[in-house]
Amino acid sequence: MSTINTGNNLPCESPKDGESASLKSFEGGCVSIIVFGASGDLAKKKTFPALFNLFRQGFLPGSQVQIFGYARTPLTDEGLRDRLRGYLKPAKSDLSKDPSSVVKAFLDLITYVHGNYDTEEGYLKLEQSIVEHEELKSGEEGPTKRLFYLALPPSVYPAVSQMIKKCCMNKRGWTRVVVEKPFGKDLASSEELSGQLGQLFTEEQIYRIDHYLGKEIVQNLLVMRFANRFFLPLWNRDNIDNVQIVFKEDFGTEGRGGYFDEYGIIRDIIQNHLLQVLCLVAMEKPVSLSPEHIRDEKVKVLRAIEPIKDDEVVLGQYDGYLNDPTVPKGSTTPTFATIVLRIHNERWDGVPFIMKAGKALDSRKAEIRVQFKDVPGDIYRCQKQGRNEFVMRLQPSEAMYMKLTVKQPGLEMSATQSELDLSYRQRYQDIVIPEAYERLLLDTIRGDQQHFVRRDELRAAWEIFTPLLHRIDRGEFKSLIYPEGSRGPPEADQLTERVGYVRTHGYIWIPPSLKAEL
Ligand SMILES: NC(=O)C1=CN([C@@H]2O[C@H](COP(=O)(O)OP(=O)(O)OC[C@H]3O[C@@H](n4cnc5c(N)ncnc54)[C@H](OP(=O)(O)O)[C@@H]3O)[C@@H](O)[C@H]2O)C=CC1
Ligand SMILES: O=C1O[C@H](COP(=O)(O)O)[C@@H](O)[C@H](O)[C@H]1O
Repeated sequence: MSTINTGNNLPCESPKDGESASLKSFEGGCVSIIVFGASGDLAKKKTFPALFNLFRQGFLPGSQVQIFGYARTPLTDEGLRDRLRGYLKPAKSDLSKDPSSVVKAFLDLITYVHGNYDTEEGYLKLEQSIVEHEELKSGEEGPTKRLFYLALPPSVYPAVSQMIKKCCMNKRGWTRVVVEKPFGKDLASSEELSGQLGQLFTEEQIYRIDHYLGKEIVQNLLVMRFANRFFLPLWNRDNIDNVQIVFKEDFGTEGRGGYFDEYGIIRDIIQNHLLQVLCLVAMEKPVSLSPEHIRDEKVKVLRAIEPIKDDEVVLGQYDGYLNDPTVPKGSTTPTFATIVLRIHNERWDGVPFIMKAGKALDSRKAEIRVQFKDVPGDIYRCQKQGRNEFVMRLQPSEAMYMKLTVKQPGLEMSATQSELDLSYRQRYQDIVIPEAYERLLLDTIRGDQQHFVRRDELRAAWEIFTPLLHRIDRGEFKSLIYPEGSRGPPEADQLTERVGYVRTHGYIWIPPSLKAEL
């Protein structure tokens, strides 16, 4: 019998979560992956394509894996497969084989179960179907594993979790439950949800997914910081002036306005994705690479963040947001925010972390921009070229580059700004960078919770933003209107500069890997 290729090549530490102390525990036995909300948007665009990619790379061998879709929409197995087919893209390397046969082999692993979320009937059918496949693939006594993925609106998490607990727990091996954000709307609702889940499952069984933690550059952050002598002595308040963590989209809510309006840009992007990135930029070196040690350090950073100051917040709403028919009339929900966070500890005291996120802006990108202080006693000040910056671009086209001052090549002795560029597309030409969901799903099968949000992290994250969010909800903060396709409200740039960011005027450099995107 073939075994699941966990692909775990970490040389030093393997995950330890009580249930999965060694990689051996993944070997052999059948894995059932159950996608709730299989009829939905996330399932077709992200979850099933990620599973497909893992399948085509041999991580999910058909002899051991069975995939179930569950939802209320009446569909047959074939009906679900037809919906998914167009989203499954064979890789270039598959094209030498018959690509449609790879897709077909994957789709053949999928069974659809139709049922309600809050009554037992559907879950009993699901349980029966899972058991049948387990017996086929693992025999009557072999080990089995069950991964439940809740690609559902959070309002149904409590009912679905209770039903899983009542009807579908695995009696022959592990059960894990993946939940999607938003995990609540504020501290109280998030704690309520955590409490409900916590009564049913242990923390080791719950995987709170934040797909930004699955992005290549985000996964590289700790390696960059802690495995390079370059960075170790510089990464602190003595050398770094300010840090920006930026998310920009060049499109608006696009029909998701109903969902978005309830949450707004802070809950949608900043409280989760950008704050997770901040933790990895700012945390101390963990004792080891074990998930608990890493998450312990992230929690410490979150707890050291000071209350947000009113004059360090700029909110915006793009002109045209209210034209989305799914957005309530007169909504003041922010689609843009710049918020300064300050970390009260020895390393970061006085360094502003500028979090900026917006929809319908002038470009699509996500990046971390670390700006260093001016050079002391600068003998080139008459030719001032701007500050050193270290930029990590999460998307599009992963890259890291350093902006630095060099001699202008030629006979003149003048200084100019240039860059050291590590553009992934050029440097790693033969490597296909996996999608965030692909990596995170594999982690759940491996039992590695490093890139998932722990309950105390989530609580600390909500503690930071809840007072501000409540005031915004009460209408105490005004969203400034900005034109679609702009940089957002000019007041946001003014705030960024007021807290210390120095723009380098006249410096325009488009990384070669990005030129293809333009
Ligand atoms: N879509 C995306 O790009 C992203 C989504 N997410 C999160 O993933 C989760 C799923 O998102 P998405 O797929 O977009 O959501 P959908 O609105 O598409 O819902 C998924 C499925 O859930 C069922 N459903 C929808 N509304 C309800 C309801 N009120 N009560 C019970 N069942 C309902 C429907 O299935 P049926 O009626 O057939 O049962 C639907 O197909 C959400 O938590 C979302 O916040 C996170 C990041 C990105
Ligand atoms: O979670 C979300 O993320 C997407 C952006 O994800 P990305 O991987 O494309 O950067 C965002 O569009 C959406 O509003 C939000 O819910």
